[in-house]
Amino acid sequence: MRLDVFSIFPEYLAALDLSLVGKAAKSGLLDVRVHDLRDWTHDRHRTVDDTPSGGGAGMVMKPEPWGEALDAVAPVDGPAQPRLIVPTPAGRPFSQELAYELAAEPWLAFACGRYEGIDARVAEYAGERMRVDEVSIGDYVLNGGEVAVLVMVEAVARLLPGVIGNPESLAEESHSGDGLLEYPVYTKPTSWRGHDVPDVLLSGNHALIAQWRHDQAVRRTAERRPDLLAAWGGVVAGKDDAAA
Ligand SMILES: N#Cc1c(-c2ccc3ccn(Cc4ccc(CN5CCCCC5)cc4)c3c2)n[nH]c1N
Repeated sequence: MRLDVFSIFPEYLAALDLSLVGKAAKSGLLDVRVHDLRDWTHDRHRTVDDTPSGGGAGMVMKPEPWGEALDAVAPVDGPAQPRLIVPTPAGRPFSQELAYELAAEPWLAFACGRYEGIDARVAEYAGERMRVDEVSIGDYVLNGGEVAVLVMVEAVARLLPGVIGNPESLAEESHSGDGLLEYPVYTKPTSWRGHDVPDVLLSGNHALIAQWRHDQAVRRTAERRPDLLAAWGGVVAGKDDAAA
């Protein structure tokens, strides 16, 4: 998979050189290219913003640098086009489902906006030749798209074959397995500062352990994400299970 990221703070994306995504890039599973949007400006101040049409607070990102950047990296007459992801508070919610969808794409491009956003014509222009998704990572306001891109790239990259060591763990995760939140995890020592690993996990009884983990997942989901529990629609063994 090829990933292109456009930003006026390319150093913000240095985190993509680290850990799981960094290893995937070094192993050739990912081809990560970060671009400084200001490379497509032509004035002395390398201007990327201007006042909002119609008035209002703040500044808006000018369309010209974006158009030139997209044309340079994904030429109109090129053999292929990326799927363009534009983080924005007004976007469709990013989800594990969308992460799986994006993980199947051969080429993704991410447009990191700043200020009050990117001139809307950029998405319109790009949409003439590539799929464009305006996506939000949550109902809170950030100062720009870079953090959102780091979140989405990590969520997508870890789904690529060969990227994480234990693909079996993907099946057990929240939001991608049975629709429940994960159960609590423990490791050694079995007793730590007066807190013990639950006995069932030391029993060696795999059926009991599986049941306990399921019950814990249901309890947690009921407590923290009742919306997921409703969607899960599973049969909660006993009326007290969810609250136990
Ligand atoms: N993904 C994601 C995000 C973002 C995100 C993503 C990308 C950019 C680019 C710039 N900003 C800052 C910003 C701040 C406020 C507003 C709202 N204004 C209302 C009045 C009219 C103008 C727009 C828009 C843009 C961004 C924020 N925030 N939260 C998420 N989950």
